[in-house]
Amino acid sequence: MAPNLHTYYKTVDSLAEPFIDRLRQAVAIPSISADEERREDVVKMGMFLKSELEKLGAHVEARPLGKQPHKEHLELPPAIIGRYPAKKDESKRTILVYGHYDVQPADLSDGWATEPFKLSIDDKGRMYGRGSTDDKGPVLGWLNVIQSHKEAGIEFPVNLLMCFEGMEEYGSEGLDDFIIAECKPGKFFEDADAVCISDNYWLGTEKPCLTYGLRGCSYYSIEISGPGQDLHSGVFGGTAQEPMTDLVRVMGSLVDTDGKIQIPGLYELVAPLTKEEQSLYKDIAFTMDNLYESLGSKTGIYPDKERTLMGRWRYPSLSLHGVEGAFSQPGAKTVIPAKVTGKFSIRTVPDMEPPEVDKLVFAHVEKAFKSLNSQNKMNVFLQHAGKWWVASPKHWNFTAAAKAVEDVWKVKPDLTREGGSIPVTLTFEQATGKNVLLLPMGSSTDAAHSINEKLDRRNYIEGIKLLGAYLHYVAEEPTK
Ligand SMILES: C[C@H](N)C(=O)N[C@@H](Cc1c[nH]cn1)C(=O)O
Ligand SMILES: [Zn+2]
Ligand SMILES: [Zn+2]
Repeated sequence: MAPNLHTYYKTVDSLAEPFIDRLRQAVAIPSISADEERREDVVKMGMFLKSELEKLGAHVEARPLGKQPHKEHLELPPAIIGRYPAKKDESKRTILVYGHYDVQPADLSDGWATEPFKLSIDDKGRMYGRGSTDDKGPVLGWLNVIQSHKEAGIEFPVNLLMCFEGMEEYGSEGLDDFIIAECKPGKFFEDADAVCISDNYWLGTEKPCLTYGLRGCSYYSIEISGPGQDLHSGVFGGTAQEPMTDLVRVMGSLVDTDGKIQIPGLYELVAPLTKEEQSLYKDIAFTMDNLYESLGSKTGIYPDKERTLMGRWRYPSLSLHGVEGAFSQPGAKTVIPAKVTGKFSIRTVPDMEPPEVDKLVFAHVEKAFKSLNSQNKMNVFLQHAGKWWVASPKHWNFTAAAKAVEDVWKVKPDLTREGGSIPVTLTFEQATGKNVLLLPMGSSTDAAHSINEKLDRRNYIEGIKLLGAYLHYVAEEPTK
């Protein structure tokens, strides 16, 4: 064990209640980046982080990122960047950590069992609340690592650079250019020796993992309009062409029940499966029961774990998310919506280039709409795109994290890829030229983006130990 870690772990345990209280305060701020009405709360959450970090003695700045593209009336929430200790120690490694302080939308009426913006802890230590696992718990994890070192009187093992953003759930708008600029000589992130991101999840509930790949995400809208206003279906049904009917048919042409994408040419962009890669899947600690537990049902597409993991990590998927402008309340309103906007996204994988994907998507949607012979108007456009990322886990950054996992969790971690997306991961890798590691805190049953999102108390507290231990092992690792 690295020196001082025993004392560090004991201190984390002794501070568990204040750390949970810090998470309670963070969850209470509804920092929903996709909701214009909540922009002040997103900024409030950024300022909460800034003030907590300042109290811990870090150097912190809230950097403006300008106006939101396509919504120029909105200011983007700031990037909260920090350095701890405030003065750099030239003899130590510098680790850059990233996380996001915005969250997905949530409302009690979506089916939550508890108020989404009030941390509710049950008798099994499950801490429910929007953002608990994605990504407020892990972000606060880094603050808690600093506090535990201070209170234990242990020297901080590295120079820690922090970058926390408030638009990740909306495609990390504005952050790429900022990161690229701040990695240049003389700028804030110039010294980073490696990068660590805690913003994904274990594959199951018992075995931790280190992650070396992510899928990308290209998010699209299809807008269909016709009548000048919403109409009475008794008066106009059978006399007017209906935008919603067209939209449902176009959206229905994108993907089948088994998840097979129907856009011609799309699978041709995907890198072929090699024998070497195929052999990796059987050793991963994942079972179909893990899938069913986190699905909350047995409605998986494949019966076996290998194909299921490939479906999540190395093949693209297309999901239909919703329809803006459509009637969605309980009851039986007999309306014909005048304009509807369908939303869907494609999770992209090596070697899919986003502009090529866009071309195929637009061509397919336009053809599908044309085939309807509708007089309505259709417009398809990309909302945002983030690229996939796959890196090498053969690096001291991963070795240090594996040692920390073994120390804290008494088990060797699995090496995994992730089906979700963290758009700036590739940007960090390219702008710093350094290795990037994903070191998750939460588990497969945390229900990120879903109702009843939670983080287990055990994952939070042991996760704080893990992040701190990782920094200690990073400090000890030889360069090669
Ligand atoms: C994995 C990460 N915690 C996450 O949830 N990422 C989002 C990012 C995203 C992409 N487009 C919009 N948001 C995700 O994978 O959906
Ligand atoms: Zn998320
Ligand atoms: Zn996240």
